[in-house]
Amino acid sequence: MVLSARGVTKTYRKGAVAVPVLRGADIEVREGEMLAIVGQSGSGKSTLLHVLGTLDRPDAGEVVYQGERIDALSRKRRDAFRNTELGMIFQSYHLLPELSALENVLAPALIRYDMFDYFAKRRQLRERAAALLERVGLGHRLTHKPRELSGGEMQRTAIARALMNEPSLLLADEPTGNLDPTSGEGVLELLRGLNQTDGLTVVMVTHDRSIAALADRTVTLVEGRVADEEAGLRVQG
Ligand SMILES: Nc1ncnc2c1ncn2[C@@H]1O[C@H](COP(=O)(O)OP(=O)(O)OP(=O)(O)O)[C@@H](O)[C@H]1O
Repeated sequence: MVLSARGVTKTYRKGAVAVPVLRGADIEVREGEMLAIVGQSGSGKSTLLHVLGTLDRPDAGEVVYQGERIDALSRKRRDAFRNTELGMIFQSYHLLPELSALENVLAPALIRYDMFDYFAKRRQLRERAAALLERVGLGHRLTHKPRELSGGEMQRTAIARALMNEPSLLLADEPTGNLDPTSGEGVLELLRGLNQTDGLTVVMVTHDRSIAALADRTVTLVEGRVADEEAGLRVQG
């Protein structure tokens, strides 16, 4: 087990109104698997993913990554954890609009290294970023800005960026939510390939059960709790 959450609760407050979103969610992520989190709109999928990725703090419960509690880390340690262990991709890509695809992919390295280290390694890092873009099928789009890319190409760029610092875990929030079926399939195949070929652990939130069926395992959230668990339809081996 690489990552787990136990008894996680989270309530958002809007003025006087409290909205309980997670109500004691338990989840275990196994090393090397592709896990899908499904559930109806509002069931707390994104919130759980954010808690797993330390983007959000639970009110109660614990989140453990490789034996270490990560739910109450200082901001600095949380940032370092996200920068080095974790890749994240989102439905709306979150690319920096003024940067080229190559510069977007390089961004996590700029955060990881101090200026001198980055400068010393810049050639290697640029080569790595270009190789990652090549890997996701965008070797011919290095200098394009996000607005010059299709949705599928933007998500592929975001995936390359997520891989820049060699994470062991990739969290994906509705990664195909804004894509047409063909581009969506391409992105899912890419994620599947990274999982199967590179052994990357992938946790993917989706409301679409046919997408979840591509995963090894599915957990269903119902009103902020994990309801059941099913093996995916994929034939093992
Ligand atoms: N930052 C926030 N402040 C207040 N309420 C929030 C916040 N984030 C989420 N919520 C509320 O929490 C509930 C669960 O949201 P969440 O995004 O986790 O659900 P979801 O299952 O991912 O839904 P969807 O499939 O529609 O994205 C929603 O009712 C949402 O309005």
